Amino acid sequence: MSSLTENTRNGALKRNLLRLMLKANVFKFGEFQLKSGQISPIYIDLRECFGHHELAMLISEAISQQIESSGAQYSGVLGIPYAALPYASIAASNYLKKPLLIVRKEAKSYGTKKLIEGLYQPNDCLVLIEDVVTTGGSILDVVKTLHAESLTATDVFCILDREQGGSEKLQNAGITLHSLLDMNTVLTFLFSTGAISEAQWYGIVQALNLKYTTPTKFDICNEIEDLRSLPFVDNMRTPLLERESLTESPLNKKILSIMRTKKSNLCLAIDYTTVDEVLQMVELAGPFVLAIKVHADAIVDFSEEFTKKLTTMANDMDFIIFEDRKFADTGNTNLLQLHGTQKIASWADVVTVHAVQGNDSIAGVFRKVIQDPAYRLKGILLIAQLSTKGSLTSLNGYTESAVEIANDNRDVVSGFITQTRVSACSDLLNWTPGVNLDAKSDSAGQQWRGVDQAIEIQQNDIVIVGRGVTSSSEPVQQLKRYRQIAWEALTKNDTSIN
Ligand SMILES: O=c1ccn([C@@H]2O[C@H](COP(=O)(O)O)[C@@H](O)[C@H]2O)c(=O)[nH]1
Repeated sequence: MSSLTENTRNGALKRNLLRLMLKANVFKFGEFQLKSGQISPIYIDLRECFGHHELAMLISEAISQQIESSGAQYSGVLGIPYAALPYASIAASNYLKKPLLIVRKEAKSYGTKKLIEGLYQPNDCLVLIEDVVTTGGSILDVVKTLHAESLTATDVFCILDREQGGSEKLQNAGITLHSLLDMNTVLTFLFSTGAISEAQWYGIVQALNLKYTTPTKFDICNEIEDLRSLPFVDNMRTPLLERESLTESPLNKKILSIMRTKKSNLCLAIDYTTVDEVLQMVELAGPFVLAIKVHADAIVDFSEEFTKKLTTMANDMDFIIFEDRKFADTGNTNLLQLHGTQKIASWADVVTVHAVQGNDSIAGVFRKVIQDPAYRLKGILLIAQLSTKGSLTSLNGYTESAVEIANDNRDVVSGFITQTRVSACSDLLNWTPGVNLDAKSDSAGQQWRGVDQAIEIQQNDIVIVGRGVTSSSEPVQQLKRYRQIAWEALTKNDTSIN
């Protein structure tokens, strides 16, 4: 069996499955009548997984893993009809390499008239696979049929236990229920990702008579760390076209549109110190990049004329101007600096802001400027994680707090500066510095990694590359190289683009 051991660590598999299920429209909200007659505000339609081959494979592999590690003794695998049949087929033939058996709901009136099809002997013990367990009734019906054929089953493996009494009922019949997910995990995930509100959480718990008391959230950052070990990684990003149409931020709409048309998720960090050097590099880079990032305060002959030229070039060559100012002060000082000698608000599309000064010094001030059509500034990037060695952004709770500020100010925050993706929210873009294809570190604290790590494994959207291009004697060649590798990594599994 191909191993998914890494996947099962720290619940990462569960969250990975849930993310894919969310994307596959498995969770439906409204008013649904269940088989029991109960009215439910949520319907979990695992049949939607059939349409997503990676998801169906991942579920089958995970169930197989669970069967193997349970130590259950069995000679064949039987899926409870009908919804579990695909998973049982894949698990039996691809992973467990055991005979697959099928139970009919009604005997055929011709041929062998057998109720159970497949290879078996009297007294064989089977493992059962089910999709969702509510009361356990369908499983007990199947077990009755098995007994009539002198077969037994002591373990059933399901994708979701709705925790509505099924496990206890099965236990009373001598059958142990194992589940990949339970309802509590599902609701915690939906609440953590913002798919349901706190009020909805309570509504569902009440309607389904569940025993949970208060909603809790997954630690999203740990979850993302866990993703590093997953073989199945392209699961955090909504397809680009969908993101472009869904996002309510005009800045992100523009960024996503430029990305798509220029086939570029590359931001060039031009850390030169004179206007001429910067503008010459912009001239070369403009056609290949999504954004140009500068440190205005590092340019010794910075002038208003420079920003006029830069904005003209940005309009002509269609790129975003990103001033990496890293605001970190009281709201009042932030405001003064936005309008100070460099008049950043007038020429930059986006600026970086530290989360360290807290929500009140960030939101109101930047919102005021961003909403004012007199200024070019249309969003901020919150610093969630720095690329530097020993950065204090890795202290417990820091990144989570930055994400919280972003979630509370979606109209202002366009995304993050981060190392690993910190939010599953498709509206927030994850920009990542610390990328270099040919070096690992400088002598001043910078740490670099490759594009595959940054985009494929750590699930960022946009790479920020500086010296990998600007220190090269052939910058255009490097621009083309970084653009191609980063774009391919981003769009590899994106059906909306390929
Ligand atoms: O965590 C961070 C935040 C910002 N940066 C900036 O990005 C570029 C990286 O340039 P390289 O030459 O590729 O190192 C630079 O402007 C930094 O100020 C970062 O590196 N890390």
